[in-house]
Amino acid sequence: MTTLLDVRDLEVTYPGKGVGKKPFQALKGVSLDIQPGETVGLVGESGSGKTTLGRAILGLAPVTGGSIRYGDREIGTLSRRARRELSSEIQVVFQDPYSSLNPAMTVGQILSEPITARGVDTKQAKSRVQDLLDQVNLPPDAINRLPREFSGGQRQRIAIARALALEPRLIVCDEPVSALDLSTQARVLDLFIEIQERTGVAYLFISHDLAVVRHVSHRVAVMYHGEIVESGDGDQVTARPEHPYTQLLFMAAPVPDPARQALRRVERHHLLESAAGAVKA
Ligand SMILES: Nc1ncnc2c1ncn2[C@@H]1O[C@H](COP(=O)(O)OP(=O)(O)OP(=O)(O)O)[C@@H](O)[C@H]1O
Repeated sequence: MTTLLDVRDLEVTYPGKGVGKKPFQALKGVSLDIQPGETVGLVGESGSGKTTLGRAILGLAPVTGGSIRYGDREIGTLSRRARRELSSEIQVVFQDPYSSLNPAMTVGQILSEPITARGVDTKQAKSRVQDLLDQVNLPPDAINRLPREFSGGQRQRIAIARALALEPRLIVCDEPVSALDLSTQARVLDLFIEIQERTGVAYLFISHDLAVVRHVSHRVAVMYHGEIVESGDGDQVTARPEHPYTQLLFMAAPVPDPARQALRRVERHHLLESAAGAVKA
């Protein structure tokens, strides 16, 4: 099988803003691959660089070293125009279903825009939009309604439908269920899985929530301070994490029993010290 996406030794450095501000290296030699039809979960605490990696793959972050190969093409440093052409291959679903959809456009307009922009005629585009709504379990009459008429979970379904409009091979999902309540999260996660089984799309699934990542991912990579500190089979990384930082992340996940939670706090303290040592080493 040909690797779909191959990120090697990737570095991203944000320019410093304002007088005397130093540039900030957010990714320090990140390597990760994604195979066709696969979900790679990316976990790590806030600020570890997860979104930056997703944005670099989408051409939205300043790549300062290393490479991003999509199939046999280097895409880390493409021109804007070449990037636009790639938008039928790589898509994105963002965290916030409230701000990611244009409030002035109907769902039909939102979904048909990328399709007609590719030269497809209006009639065909309309039938494709109906098919997309069906794929994400929204009713056909959604086509004439505005995003504000839908719940958060339904809006995220609209955002997923928009990402699917051009039949991409990879979708970067950046915290796509974090803004939703728990039962809605579960239904949207199952939708991601169903879509993958049907279309063979691959996901880079970014989340700070280990339970979410465990549910959807074939493989999991753990980020810490701009580096991937552990990666492997989803069950292995989540059930038997090897790196102290990964163990720490798992301990940070809340457990229902207060006594166990207290014990975890003590263990966390010890792990925190050894994780800092391991990353420096
Ligand atoms: N445009 C930018 N300019 C400068 N620094 C940035 C920029 N975007 C992100 N950073 C910094 O890069 C680091 C990584 O941020 P990033 O958003 O990738 O982390 P994250 O793991 O996705 O965190 P979160 O879960 O909070 O979104 C952070 O220290 C952040 O402050």
